[in-house]
Amino acid sequence: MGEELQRWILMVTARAPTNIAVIKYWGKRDEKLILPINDSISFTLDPDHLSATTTVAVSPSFTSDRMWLNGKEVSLGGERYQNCLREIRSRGNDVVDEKNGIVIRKEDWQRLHLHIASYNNFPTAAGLASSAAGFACLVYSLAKLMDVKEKYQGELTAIARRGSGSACRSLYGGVVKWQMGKETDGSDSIAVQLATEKHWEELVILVAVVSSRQKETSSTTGMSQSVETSELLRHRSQEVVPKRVLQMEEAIANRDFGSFAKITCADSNQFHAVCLDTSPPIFYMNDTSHRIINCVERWNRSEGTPQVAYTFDAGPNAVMYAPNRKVAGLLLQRLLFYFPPDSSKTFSSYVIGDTSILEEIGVNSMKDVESLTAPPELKSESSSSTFPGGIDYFICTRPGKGPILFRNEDQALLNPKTGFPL
Ligand SMILES: Nc1ncnc2c1ncn2[C@@H]1O[C@H](COP(=O)(O)OP(=O)(O)OP(=O)(O)O)[C@@H](O)[C@H]1O
Ligand SMILES: C[C@@](O)(CCOP(=O)(O)OP(=O)(O)O)CC(=O)O
Repeated sequence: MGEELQRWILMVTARAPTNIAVIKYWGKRDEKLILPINDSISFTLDPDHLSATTTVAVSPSFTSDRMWLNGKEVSLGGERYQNCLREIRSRGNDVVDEKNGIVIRKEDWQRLHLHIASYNNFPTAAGLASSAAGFACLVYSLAKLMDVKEKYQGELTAIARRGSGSACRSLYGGVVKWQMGKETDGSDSIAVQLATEKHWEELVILVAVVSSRQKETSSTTGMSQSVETSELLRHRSQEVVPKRVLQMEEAIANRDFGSFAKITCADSNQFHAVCLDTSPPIFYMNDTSHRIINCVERWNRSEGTPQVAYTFDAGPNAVMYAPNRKVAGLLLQRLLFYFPPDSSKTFSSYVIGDTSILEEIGVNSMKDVESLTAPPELKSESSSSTFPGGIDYFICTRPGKGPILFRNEDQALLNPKTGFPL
């Protein structure tokens, strides 16, 4: 049968999580290959709460590569998409689906076109690492479609890295390290899993999505300016991070929350100090971010040991780690006291994700939020101001697993008959 008559469509759907670094990646030694100037370590977040789902389809009837993100067509012309597509295509293998009469030879991947549809179950480009989940999911689903077999462990992470550096860490669950590597071709700049999501499963991760209308400097631009101008970044990458990575690995291996919290907060604060040390300075955190830091620091100090850790990426949102549900409840009580929802919000949209912690602390309605009292560490202070509306909403989550393939076509974002978005 001539190929022009063939109308088969082969497709695959996968889901990949986002991740939040506790030792930050900030600065590239090679911008084209996306090679970092230091190692970084992250926790993968539960994909039920923060993930990308992507369907990739191939058919001889497709006339060009096309992509739809959250229902809108987007261009695949950018260098980062092109690099990922090229690297994956060149590793494609023979794929035969006898039942449906589909035979794809490895060399066919170069000329067959793709349709890609992706959906994020959380806001895109809101500083919640959608690019990490998105590129990890793209590379993972394409690798499944084309039956790519890794020649070395982490080869796929090196391809996801070409989409967005932090994306390489989203190909595994639990705790992940991105090793900066030494090779000039980037082949050893890969992610490795340090521990699975089961290793420290009592951890609770609370994301505070901070209201912000300001347009921030993108991570890519910001880190490039920091590499060019910040002395502190040179010191950080050469002297501070190598030691910190070892300490962090040890803290995580021993589930030593005290050390983990100290290093996590210190690393976030140094990253933001580097941003201030950049010329012109970059401000990612806002007043609300600073208030969250104050709230946690004051509480930690009053208890004498760290109760909670905080970390901030290239934006004002806070990600907080609590050692267990009990402490997470105490944290939520404090944050809801300081940052009650403004009148436009409903209670059920203010805390999302795993909301069972709210039940445990007996906060089930706006009325319960209103009756929260100032935490004990504030009692001695004359003012205990609250800041209604400072936080948009909270996501309550936990360490999560890596990408998964959906066997069931129900999850597909493309119509299996037409190859276009449903
Ligand atoms: N599901 C997805 N599939 C493919 N690409 C995606 C997906 N989601 C986001 N992206 C890509 O990532 C870009 C957004 O990245 P950007 O770095 O601006 O935001 P972010 O990752 O949400 O925030 P940050 O990097 O500050 O944490 C989108 O414009 C798109 O190119
Ligand atoms: C502050 C960070 O979130 C920076 C993430 O930077 P990106 O991975 O978004 O940057 P590019 O490689 O240029 O795409 C810290 C981190 O995730 O380690």
